[in-house]
Amino acid sequence: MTGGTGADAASAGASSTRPELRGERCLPPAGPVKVTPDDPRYLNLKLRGANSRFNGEPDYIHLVGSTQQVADAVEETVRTGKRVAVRSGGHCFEDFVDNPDVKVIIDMSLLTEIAYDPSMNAFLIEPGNTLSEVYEKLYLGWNVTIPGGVCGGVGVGGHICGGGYGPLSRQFGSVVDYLYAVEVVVVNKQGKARVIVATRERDDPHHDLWWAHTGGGGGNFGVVTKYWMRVPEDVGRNPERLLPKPPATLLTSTVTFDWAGMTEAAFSRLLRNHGEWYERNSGPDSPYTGLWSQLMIGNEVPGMGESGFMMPIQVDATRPDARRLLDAHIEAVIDGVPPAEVPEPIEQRWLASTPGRGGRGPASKTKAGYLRKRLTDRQIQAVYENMTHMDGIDYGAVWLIGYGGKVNTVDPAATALPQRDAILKVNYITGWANPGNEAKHLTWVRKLYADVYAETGGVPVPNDVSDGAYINYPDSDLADPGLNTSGVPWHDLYYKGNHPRLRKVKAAYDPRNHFHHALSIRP
Ligand SMILES: Cc1cc2nc3c(=O)[nH]c(=O)nc-3n(C[C@H](O)[C@H](O)[C@H](O)COP(=O)(O)OP(=O)(O)OC[C@H]3O[C@@H](n4cnc5c(N)ncnc54)[C@H](O)[C@@H]3O)c2cc1C
Repeated sequence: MTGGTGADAASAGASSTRPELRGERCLPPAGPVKVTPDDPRYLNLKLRGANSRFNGEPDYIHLVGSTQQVADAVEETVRTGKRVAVRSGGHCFEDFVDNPDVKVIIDMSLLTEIAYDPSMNAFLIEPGNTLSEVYEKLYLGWNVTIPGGVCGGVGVGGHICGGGYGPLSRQFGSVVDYLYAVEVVVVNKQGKARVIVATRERDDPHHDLWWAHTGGGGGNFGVVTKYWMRVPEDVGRNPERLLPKPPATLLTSTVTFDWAGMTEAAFSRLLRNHGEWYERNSGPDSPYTGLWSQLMIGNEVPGMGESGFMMPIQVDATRPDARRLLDAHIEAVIDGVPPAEVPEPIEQRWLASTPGRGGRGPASKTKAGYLRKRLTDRQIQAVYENMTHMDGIDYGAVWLIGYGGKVNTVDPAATALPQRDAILKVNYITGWANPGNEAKHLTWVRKLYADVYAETGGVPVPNDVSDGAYINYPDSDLADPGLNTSGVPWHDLYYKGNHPRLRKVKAAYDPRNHFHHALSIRP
């Protein structure tokens, strides 16, 4: 293990931490396994992408079990000139991996170590883990967690380097606020694979490569083979203090709404109530940072997974005032808007709040934006108009997702994730069962988005209300001049003032642009 800071190993073999870390016999890692179309595992691996809208036909899928194997696999693609993409959890919203032009997928499923690494005084998390695996191991092993996403099947590989947030982010911040170091296989100008360990330490020669992985997004600079996580402050060497402690239990409830009685006036009131509550209660010192809710405005479609018009809520149940906070939140949101049902809250184990491994879902398209304030009255009207004109749409929804709190205590340039005063994220979603209906669904969700952002060229240009978009919710439409008429390029919507620095990192560490996709940073 190269250890320390700024390590740059010419040979990837130098960097395996497994045996020393765990004090065990040195057993060889799994892999490499090259899975070609005649292998019975090919289809299983090819179909790992969660969005069945996209299909690739790679020549082979390379399962890798160590950093050295990743370096070899990458170098092979340089030699053969085949376009490569990396897959960890398969939850990409776009075709960055499942794309007919991608000829080789490097699949990280075998890289699943999670351990306290004394040499880094941080938690080592390999990219093949899903969020539920990370939550379970960190919690049971050390009573700590990372404030990551709500869907347990999301992979760590793409999630962390794209920012990462979830129900605990209002209390603990963004996942990248805990990124201490990253190990990346990059390709130099000569086409040689190099293994670099880049850390948060200011004097690390590879500090900028670490920084680029605090929100720059996957598929940009190289292949991440290891993440190390710990709090930014110096808290000593006790692993149980190196990451936040999740609440042992949560008080949860799901309020449902009924479209039948939902007049436009009632709908507007609901969205105003909800948005204004977040405006009032999203400061880092708010008693409500331990409360998170998601207003999901969807049509009812049996058999289409998450659908319907509802608001799941969770609050840290270890707070003595948990019930009061939950009730007050619900009361404020439903004020003047009769809900269909407000069930009695239930207390449940924190670990049970994250659904398990995700499989392949229906075809879908998601568009997104950040909100600094609630949607304006005109935007709410646009949401209502489109949500009540859904003829032939299987599933359509607008999700308003709680954000803010501790996330907003970090300087916009300190990490690559620049949105640091938003209070909500918005997703605009459609899903369909029959592939022949794709065009109709794309038209519907694009019109919804264009109408909401009609005053800013059809996209969430940073202003008083909006603050661009999140690269972990990539939307290639933002790079389409027909759909983004704002004059603000896609990369400024995602990265704002951090884009020039990301380009410098790209030029330094991936000068051949070996890793690229529709929204990758250009060298
Ligand atoms: C159902 C669902 C729920 C979600 N919920 C949340 C949420 O609550 N919070 C949130 O923040 N986000 C959420 N997301 C978004 C999620 O964080 C991103 O889609 C993330 O990039 C997925 O990572 P992955 O490894 O699963 O995906 P993949 O499809 O494997 O990868 C995504 C991108 O990262 C690249 N990549 C993957 N692994 C590596 C690696 N090791 N090195 C370099 N590049 C790599 C890929 O090439 C691709 O470009 C959700 C997505 C879905 C589909």
